[in-house]
Amino acid sequence: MTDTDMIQLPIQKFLGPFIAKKRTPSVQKKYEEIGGGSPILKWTNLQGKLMCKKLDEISPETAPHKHYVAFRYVNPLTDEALQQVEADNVERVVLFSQYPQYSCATSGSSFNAIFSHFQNKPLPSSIKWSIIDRWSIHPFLIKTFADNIAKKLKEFPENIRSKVIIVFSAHSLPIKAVNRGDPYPSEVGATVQGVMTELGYRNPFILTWQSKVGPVPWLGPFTDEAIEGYVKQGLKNFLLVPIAFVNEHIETLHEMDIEYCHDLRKKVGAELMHRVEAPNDHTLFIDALADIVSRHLRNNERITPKFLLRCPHCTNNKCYDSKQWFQKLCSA
Ligand SMILES: C=CC1=C(C)c2cc3[nH]c(cc4nc(cc5[nH]c(cc1n2)c(C)c5CCC(=O)O)C(CCC(=O)O)=C4C)c(C)c3C=C
Ligand code: FES
Ligand SMILES: [Fe+2]
Repeated sequence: MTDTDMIQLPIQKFLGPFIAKKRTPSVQKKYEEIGGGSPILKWTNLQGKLMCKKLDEISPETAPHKHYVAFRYVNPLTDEALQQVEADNVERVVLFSQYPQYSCATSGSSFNAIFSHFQNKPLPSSIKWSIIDRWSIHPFLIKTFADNIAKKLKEFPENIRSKVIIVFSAHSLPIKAVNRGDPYPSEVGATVQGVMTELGYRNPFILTWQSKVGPVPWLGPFTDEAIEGYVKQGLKNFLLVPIAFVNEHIETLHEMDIEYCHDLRKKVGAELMHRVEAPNDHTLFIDALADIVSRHLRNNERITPKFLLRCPHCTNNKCYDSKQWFQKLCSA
């Protein structure tokens, strides 16, 4: 809540820590209820390991491959990961955002953190660097979601299956970020359309937004309110899809499974509500990660024009400095 690349609050120095402290007991309880912590590191490491194994097979000319995990707020932090990369004397680094859809609050904040790590150091140009910043409509990502949805739809009785509303739910953004021109809402929309194209538009569907934090206005419709609205319209069967998360963590295991599929379903009088699993270690998803990286390496891609384009209303100087720096880094 103090990361100004992620969220901008009035009197953030005070309000940020205040909101974080106030949330801590309830958030701790939620992590307790999903097994005492987030499984996100376990999943990310497994995805990295499986991706590298696949890469060694399909791209032997760039082998051996090794993954590093760089988190933004908990260990392994970005600084530690980069120190490890340098200590390992690697030749080639691909900075691969694990958010399929780019937001300045998420991927952007992480790229800015990489820039900050090197800001007062010489350009690390003994290593060849490049960036994969977004991949919202990669065909295997789309197929992973479509396959998981098709499987989960089978858990609904046949007579109602085609009427089940597919609720694609993504983490929301503050409205201020949306109006600044953050690309995330449209990229999430692109993933949704890709998945529905793959499924032949067989079911009714909606894109909704979850996990609002703090006092500022956020992008809606909110997932819980949308479900409640449909129940009021007499529509009662739902399949939730975590469309902007690549693995399980508090937002899927607690918010979607406990707060929506269990508590909200009962509260609003919905009938069946299931949740599609996140991509996790789905074979098609691992194929997606490996395909994205191998094509990137084969085509000698370094940095995209879209990455270098700031939001039209960006006022964050760090975005400017960071993008200038990455342009230099990725042409060295
Ligand atoms: C996938 C996209 C995500 C966006 C966009 C996003 C925006 C965003 N998040 C916060 C504040 C918090 N996020 C928290 C957890 C969390 N957020 C994402 C992803 C996105 N966040 C994930 C995958 C997770 C779960 C991590 C895990 O459990 O391992 C939290 C902590 C939990 C909580 O307090 O509820 C906070 C806080 C803001 C302000 C924001 C704004 C753009
Ligand atoms: S906020 Fe989007 S580029 Fe700065
Ligand atoms: Fe978040």
